[in-house]
Amino acid sequence: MNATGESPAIAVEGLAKRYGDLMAVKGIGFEVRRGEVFGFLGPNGAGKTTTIGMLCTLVRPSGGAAYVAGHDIVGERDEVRRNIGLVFQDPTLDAYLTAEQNLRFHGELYGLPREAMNERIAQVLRMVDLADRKDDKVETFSGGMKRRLEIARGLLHSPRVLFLDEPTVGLDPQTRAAIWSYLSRLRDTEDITIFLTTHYMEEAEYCDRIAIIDHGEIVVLDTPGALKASVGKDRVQIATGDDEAAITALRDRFGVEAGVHEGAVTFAVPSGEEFVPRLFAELGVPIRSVHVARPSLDDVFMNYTGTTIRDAEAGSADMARRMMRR
Ligand SMILES: Nc1ncnc2c1ncn2[C@@H]1O[C@H](COP(=O)(O)OP(=O)(O)OP(=O)(O)O)[C@@H](O)[C@H]1O
Repeated sequence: MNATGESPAIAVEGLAKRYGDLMAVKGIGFEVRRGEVFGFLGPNGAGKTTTIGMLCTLVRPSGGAAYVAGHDIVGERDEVRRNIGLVFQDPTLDAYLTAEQNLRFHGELYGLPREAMNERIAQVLRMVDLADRKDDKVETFSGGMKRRLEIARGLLHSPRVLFLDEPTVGLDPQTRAAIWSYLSRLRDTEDITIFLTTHYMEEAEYCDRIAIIDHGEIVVLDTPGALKASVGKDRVQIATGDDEAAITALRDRFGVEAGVHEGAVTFAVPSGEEFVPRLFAELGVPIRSVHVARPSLDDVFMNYTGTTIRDAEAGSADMARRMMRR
């Protein structure tokens, strides 16, 4: 129970997973409230899929405990499974069946009453705008349509918690936006909690709260707004005639450490708007353009992990390549 007297949709305490010598998840703890859209944000290999696998009862924890919809993920696996819907990275639809047949098959597995089945199938197909394609075989669907059908299937048995592992990975930006509009709509129409993983910063913005996970640990957890505010600094980028001279002048005259990122001299200051007029007056190096930005989730990630999510992913890809060569 929490302060509002409601038990959380997900409660996690010291949850850990070891694979041989590797601690993939290092004793994490958090709570997800009922009705929340909660995101796990982190680079490839951070431990997101392993965590979601444990919460869904597919991966056995090495330590700690977790409760989903009030049920123990180790001691009450069947109860947990009845109360959750899954949308995973690897598609598991039957391509040679129609959209409706796929849903019906799933509904039967979950023991949905026959009388309720037709109405619920129609309802979930409407939710993801696939009602008019219900009699088409899945093999004729685009990647985005398949993902939408998987979401519909995950919702069919009215789960209390819907788990989505990277729900928009591999989709084009327009389709990704459409998936997010369906997920946002769900929040209004169903009594459901959504737990998802992503490595897209811009998608984390849609979540009520996010946990940033890196190397198997939760680095920080809060609303996207509070996380951005916690960085407390604006990012200023200037294009100059002489970057080296500008960096030296910033250090000597303003005590600000700058570097060149994305082709511009870049630094962080508490209030960009107040700083820019002083910059023009006192830098002593010609400035061609100035760009001031409020902190983004990229800055949050950088602030708490010391790296950008892209660099972290490039690093893990390098590591994977090195492992392959051995
Ligand atoms: N079955 C397994 N056996 C051994 N190691 C594993 C296994 N599953 C995951 N790992 C390792 O655990 C770590 C965390 O992996 P996980 O898949 O949870 O990360 P992730 O954040 O979900 O990344 P991705 O987005 O790439 O799936 C990685 O180092 C991975 O190689």
